[in-house]
Amino acid sequence: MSSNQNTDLPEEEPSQAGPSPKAPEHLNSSGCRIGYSEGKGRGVYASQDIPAQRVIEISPILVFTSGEYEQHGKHTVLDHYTFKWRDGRMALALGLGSLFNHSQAPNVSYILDSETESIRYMTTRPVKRDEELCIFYGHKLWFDPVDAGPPANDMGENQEDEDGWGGLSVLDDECEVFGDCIAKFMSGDPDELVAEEALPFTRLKTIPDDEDEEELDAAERRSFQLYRASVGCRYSGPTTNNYDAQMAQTERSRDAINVSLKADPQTRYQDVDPSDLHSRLSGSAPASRGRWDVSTIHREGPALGGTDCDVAQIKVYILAHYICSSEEREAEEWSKGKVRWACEMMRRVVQEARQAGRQGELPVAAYVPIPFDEETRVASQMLSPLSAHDTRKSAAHPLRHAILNLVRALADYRATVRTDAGIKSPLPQLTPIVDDPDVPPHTPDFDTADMSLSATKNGAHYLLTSLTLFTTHEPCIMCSMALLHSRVKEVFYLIPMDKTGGCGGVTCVPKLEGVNHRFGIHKWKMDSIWTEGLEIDSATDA
Ligand SMILES: C[S@@+](CC[C@H](N)C(=O)[O-])C[C@H]1O[C@@H](n2cnc3c(N)ncnc32)[C@H](O)[C@@H]1O
Repeated sequence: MSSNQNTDLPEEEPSQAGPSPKAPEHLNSSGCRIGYSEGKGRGVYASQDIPAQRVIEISPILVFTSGEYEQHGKHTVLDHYTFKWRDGRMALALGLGSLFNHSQAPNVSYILDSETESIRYMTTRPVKRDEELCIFYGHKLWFDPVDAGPPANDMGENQEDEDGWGGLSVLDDECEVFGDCIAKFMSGDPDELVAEEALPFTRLKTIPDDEDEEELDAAERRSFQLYRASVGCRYSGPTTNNYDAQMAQTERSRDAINVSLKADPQTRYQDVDPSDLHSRLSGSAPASRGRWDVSTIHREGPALGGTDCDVAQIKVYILAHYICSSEEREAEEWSKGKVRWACEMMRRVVQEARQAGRQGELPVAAYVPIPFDEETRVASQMLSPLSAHDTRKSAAHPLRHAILNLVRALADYRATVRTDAGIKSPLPQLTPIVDDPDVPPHTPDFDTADMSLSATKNGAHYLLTSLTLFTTHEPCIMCSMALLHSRVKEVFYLIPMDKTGGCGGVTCVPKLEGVNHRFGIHKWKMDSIWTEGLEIDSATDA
């Protein structure tokens, strides 16, 4: 398990080989139990449905000094269970910690907490009852994994410097700071709200001070046109000023409502009575000042377009933007669970960038996770996270910025995704990470082939509508513009680029007068260890 695998002694089979004995009746307070996993020995299973971002196990550790381990531990079965702690020491997780099996698509992440000498395990997505809970050991395994599914990211074969739990030692360095940052949010109620000043990021203001009620009214009118033209397809057409609209990521956004449709011979779209939609939506608007900007509608029912237009009733799922004032938007609340999610996603993008750096690329990466809220997950059809890194060096192409690569990958993903068949990405260097091949639990039953056709016809398949993007470096002006065009919901970045940045560095693109979309900008508060290995010339566009 460690990178200190003994090479002098003959390899012994791990203890789980042979017929499986009866699993002990061990059940921890989070609903994890021990079970047997075909070909893997014992494993940890969910005995009930567990939501995302829940701490499911805190394992105290037993620490071996490096001398002890070299002389004794590594010559025993412990070598399959221990992993690198700090200062060359090795740790054995007690409790359920040592029984998590490996998966290429893990549903559990963990952090090492040196203060309490323990490891905290946390779900990264909702887990169903009786599902196995797995972590990711690293890229160089010492056994043939049972789930030889898609790799956990695009790091592929080039993992010379990682070795089983040694892969975790990369995390270990990061966790020293990531852990301290994340530790604050790891315990306690995931629904507990986090005070603004305690958030691990700063929110930048992207709405000009003089944006007033009058403009909101104008936005409302445009948003009506928007949804009149977008039922049943992804919107990309006429501009709409949605003021970096706060997503309605609550129960309201997945309302299934019935609307009357009639064929519109002039266009491919259906004509919808806006008052019908609006009255239903405005009834659930949280504040009178707010406006609903319906940007994505997923339908359920017969195909739209062509001769099928004269459908009388159709069920649609609406992903709505709530157009709000700056005060309202700034008041968006963050729960502990959501902060944990953001920390984990930021950690992933940092890992991706470091890996790119080790491969000789610029250490710049971007990552679009599966949305935190289930409603947005369902409505956005984002069934798998996507990551990309800068490939300017290997491609000898000046435009291969991480974000442009990601937008391109997302466009292809949008155009090819089939909700019933998992993910597809035609770009080999941008293999998506499959966090959860079975999600989302409430996928609307729309016709995916028809959707992709609509997407291609509309040019809408590049849109980042409702999605959050994490990136290591402040996007350059070109990438900020691409994000704006893609209608990203919000961007988190770690390293400000004072000489080239388009999100506050040189200028703030989403704040410019006349732009047709505004997105949220969050500057991560961490520096030094988070940013280690991510150094690029300050004059470089990221
Ligand atoms: C930390 S232990 C996990 C618990 C172990 N299954 C047991 O019964 O004690 C690591 C060992 O589990 C097995 N294992 C873990 N994940 C596996 C996978 N995906 N496929 C096959 N074997 C796996 C390997 O034998 C590995 O050495």
